[in-house]
Amino acid sequence: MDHMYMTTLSVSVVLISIIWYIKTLLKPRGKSSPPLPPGPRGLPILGYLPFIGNNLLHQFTYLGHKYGPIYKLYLGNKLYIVISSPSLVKEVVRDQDSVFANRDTPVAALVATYGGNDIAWSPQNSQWREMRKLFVQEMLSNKSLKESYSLRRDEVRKTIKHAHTNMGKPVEIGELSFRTELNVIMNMLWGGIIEGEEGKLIGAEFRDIVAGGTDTTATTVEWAMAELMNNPDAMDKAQKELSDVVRLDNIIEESHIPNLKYLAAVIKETLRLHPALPLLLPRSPSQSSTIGGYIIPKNTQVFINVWSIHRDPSVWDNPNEFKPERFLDDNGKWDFRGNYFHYLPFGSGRRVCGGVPLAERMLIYLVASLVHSFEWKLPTEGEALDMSETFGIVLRKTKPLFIIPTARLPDNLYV
Ligand code: HEM
Repeated sequence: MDHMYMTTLSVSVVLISIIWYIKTLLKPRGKSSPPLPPGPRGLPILGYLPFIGNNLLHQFTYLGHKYGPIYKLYLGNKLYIVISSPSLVKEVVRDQDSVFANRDTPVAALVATYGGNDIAWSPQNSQWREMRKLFVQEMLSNKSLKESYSLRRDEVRKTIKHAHTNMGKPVEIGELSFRTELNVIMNMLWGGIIEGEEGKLIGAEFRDIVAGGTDTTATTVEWAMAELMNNPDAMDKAQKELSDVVRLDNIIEESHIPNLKYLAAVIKETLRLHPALPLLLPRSPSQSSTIGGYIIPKNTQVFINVWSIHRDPSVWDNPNEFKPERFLDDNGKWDFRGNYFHYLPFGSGRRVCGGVPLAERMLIYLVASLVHSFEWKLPTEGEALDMSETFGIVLRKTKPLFIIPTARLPDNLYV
């Protein structure tokens, strides 16, 4: 019985494979219709899924080297396109921004966001426009951010006090940053910054912001501290800048930030090597379009491999080296607005990260406060820091960073 069952199953699989290949080969193509991008062949039904391995990001990058800066692959029966060249990125996020500003919400995100009903996963429609406008122009306007400074200050001071209380013991930097950012965002969203009718709108639609904003910021702070621990020269330069600008008899305030040029370069370099969302959030064209001479059918998921663009040796000298100096004296060219398609840690176009004004303030404020307030050492002197990364939408440090603080400032500056 078992034998007969297995034989029937095998024959069926072979037949399905043959029909699938014949259908693919004989598919009629309009004369003028451009082809789909090249890409690896997968198995019938499963597509490339069995070969994707456990590091999607590295596999996507490997396939980019093999098939070029635009390629396709099927995962199950769903078509994905991966893009990894600045000129093709420009076609997507600048030249055809309005077509590619849609999202095709993955099932997991649909569940987590009660039906894709939030800013990040919503398709491009009037509800998204309204939510985004309220978020960017009201909640994160310069005026609101100025008014909410005391909230951020309180949370950062609490964090520094907490680390001071635990001096001599290893501190988990990712966890510490996560808690700080979570409190900041929760207070800003539900702490009365927006009042009246608008305040009532701030509910479920913004919950994802909480998840997206906290994880991304915390993981970036962790990577920045790990890179500084791994590069003592860079740590010395950052601390010297803080001693000059803030002084050792003072604590850092957000007003110091514009003068912290080296620290700003440290954050930019960290986001180059470790972009928190290395494939951005997938775009999906609202109509079939042509990119780089290839057809991208409507509703395909399009990934932009920023991780690979940020390490492209034709753009960056020694791309795998942590060198904040490359961002010094750039006259603001490499900003976070996604205007240069070689550097896109916050994405680009109309779906660019809505939290940039808060993220850039918090990243530098938190890292500068940790570096100014303490000397840090690894639990085991001389230990090589494990810098391996794990990808799961957010690019995390595989081994959480634990480091030990000792005070750098007078005691009265920790209360
Ligand atoms: C290190 C910190 C952060 C990084 C690297 C980051 C990065 C990104 C990226 C790459 C995207 C997708 C952009 C695209 O598709 O082109 C995004 C979307 C978004 N981010 Fe951030 N983000 C950060 C922090 C934050 C924070 C703190 C908030 C809010 C408090 C936030 C709110 C959003 C929102 C609302 C979207 C969706 C925008 C839309 O689809 O219209 N992000 N972020």
